[in-house]
Amino acid sequence: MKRASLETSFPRSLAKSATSSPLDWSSYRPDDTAVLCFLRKPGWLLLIRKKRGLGAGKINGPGGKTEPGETPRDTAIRETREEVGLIPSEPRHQGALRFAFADGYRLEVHIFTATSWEGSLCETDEALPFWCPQEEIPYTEMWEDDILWLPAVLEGKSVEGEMFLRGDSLEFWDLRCSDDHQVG
Ligand SMILES: Nc1[nH]c(=O)nc2c1ncn2[C@H]1C[C@H](O)[C@@H](COP(=O)(O)OP(=O)(O)OP(=O)(O)O)O1
Repeated sequence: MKRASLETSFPRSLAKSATSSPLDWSSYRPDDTAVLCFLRKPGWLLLIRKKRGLGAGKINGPGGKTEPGETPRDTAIRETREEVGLIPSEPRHQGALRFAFADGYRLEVHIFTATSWEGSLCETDEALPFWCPQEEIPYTEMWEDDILWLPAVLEGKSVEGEMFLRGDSLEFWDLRCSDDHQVG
């Protein structure tokens, strides 16, 4: 696999936190697998204000946990339809992030983007969707980690990494990215 060096992929300050990791990631096993699916049209990104579940109140992409028998891509399509009424065509996998929370919960999140879809955009019990100019992404209302990796995804890169959160605070991260969409 071709992988761009960290220095060219992420500014050094974003690639890795200064703190040492609070856990041994080699034995990491997620409790749940989830997805995020960012729909894109030129200059715009579909975001949601999440109404319930993990991260309720925050802004994020549509997404949620994988159900038994689903691939992450299946989940991306189902969750996007359930949350905002749009069915992405051929969502593109752009990596996976391994989250560990201080309470012990571990969630692996696969990242997808899509540039075409069917259906009609609608608000649901789970999400209030809105098109956001790509230059005005409201990172201060999102998970703290998003500003580290979402810009690389929007540049078309694939990302992988490990992140430790205490509540809403990101305490440790280690991120890599590549240009060839084969990470994760
Ligand atoms: N640190 C983080 N940064 C981020 O960008 N998204 C995160 C995150 N931690 C969790 N998420 C997102 C990813 C995924 O889409 C979502 C999982 O949330 P949910 O628990 O709401 O899943 P579901 O929609 O399946 O809900 P339930 O049916 O209530 O279990 O949270």
